[in-house]
Amino acid sequence: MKTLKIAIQKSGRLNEKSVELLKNCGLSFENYKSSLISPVSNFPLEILFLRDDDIPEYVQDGIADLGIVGENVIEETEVSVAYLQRLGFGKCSLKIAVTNNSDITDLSGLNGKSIATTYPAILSKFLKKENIQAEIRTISGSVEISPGLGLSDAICDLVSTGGTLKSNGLKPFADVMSSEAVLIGSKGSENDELIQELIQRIQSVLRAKETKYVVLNVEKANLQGVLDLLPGVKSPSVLPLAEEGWVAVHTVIPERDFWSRISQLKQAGAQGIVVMPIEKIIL
Ligand SMILES: Nc1ncnc2c1ncn2[C@@H]1O[C@H](COP(=O)(O)OP(=O)(O)OP(=O)(O)O)[C@@H](O)[C@H]1O
Ligand SMILES: O=P(O)(O)OC[C@H]1O[C@H](OP(=O)(O)OP(=O)(O)O)[C@H](O)[C@@H]1O
Ligand SMILES: [Mg+2]
Repeated sequence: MKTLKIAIQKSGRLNEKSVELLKNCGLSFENYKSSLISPVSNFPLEILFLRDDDIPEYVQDGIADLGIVGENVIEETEVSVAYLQRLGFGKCSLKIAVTNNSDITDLSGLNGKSIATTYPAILSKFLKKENIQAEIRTISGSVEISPGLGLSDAICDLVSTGGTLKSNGLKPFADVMSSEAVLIGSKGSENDELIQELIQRIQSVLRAKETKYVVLNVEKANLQGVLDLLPGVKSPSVLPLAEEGWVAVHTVIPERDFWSRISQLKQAGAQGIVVMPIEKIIL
């Protein structure tokens, strides 16, 4: 039987979440910091631990069948790969920023200026599209200090909380792209049976993460009002309680509007609400 290879980041922002996702998919492997390749004992898969910059090309060239990497790195390396699944972590935006006291206030103000970045390919495409003539200074890190050192007039770098910009006296003013971690494969790999199995496992974990399992008690007289507020994978389960006139309702609720739903349920007569995390949802 063939063994797949998946490339994930060795260390850095995406490492921990990538390892956690694969472990939650029921894959059993050692995660020693020193090993660059780790076999999975209960699935025909090997995990390659790489610098994230190398992942898109390894996947494009078929050295790895799959990879987990930020969209920003895929765009920058300009490879041709298949996007198999968005993974919902590593969310950030590539933004152009200037110093707080800069006289550059809009995109056209960048004409004739210099911009430091570790993303020259993406930035160059963006500037071309916006018809801006600016000099791109490619550096390999700590981009945020370059305006302060007089190395550039502006920067183009990843932003999430905005804390790094702020602490370096910078303010963002243009969004170049938004990004999150994605599962990629070589073109056509989505038709491979083993890869499909892995994608299904990943999707069941992501679905579970977005939802909570809820059990609540309600008097029969208030049941319909509570049911009207609830979705469920198919529909909620209603079970009789030992106490006459009461039922227990079991259902799943999306994480995103969790708190507003819970207060609506309480108002509708729900009591003893128990909320549990879900491991997987297989449809
Ligand atoms: N502040 C952030 N918040 C959320 N996600 C981020 C943030 N910064 C970067 N990312 C995402 O995480 C990815 C990895 O970031 P990291 O800083 O670990 O990269 P790196 O230093 O290039 O790592 P490597 O050593 O593997 O080359 C980025 O390419 C981006 O997709
Ligand atoms: O908006 P914030 O939440 O402050 O995040 C932004 C910072 O995060 C990234 O760097 P990272 O911390 O991953 O370090 P690196 O430069 O070593 O990759 C990015 O390059 C920014 O510097
Ligand atoms: Mg990198």
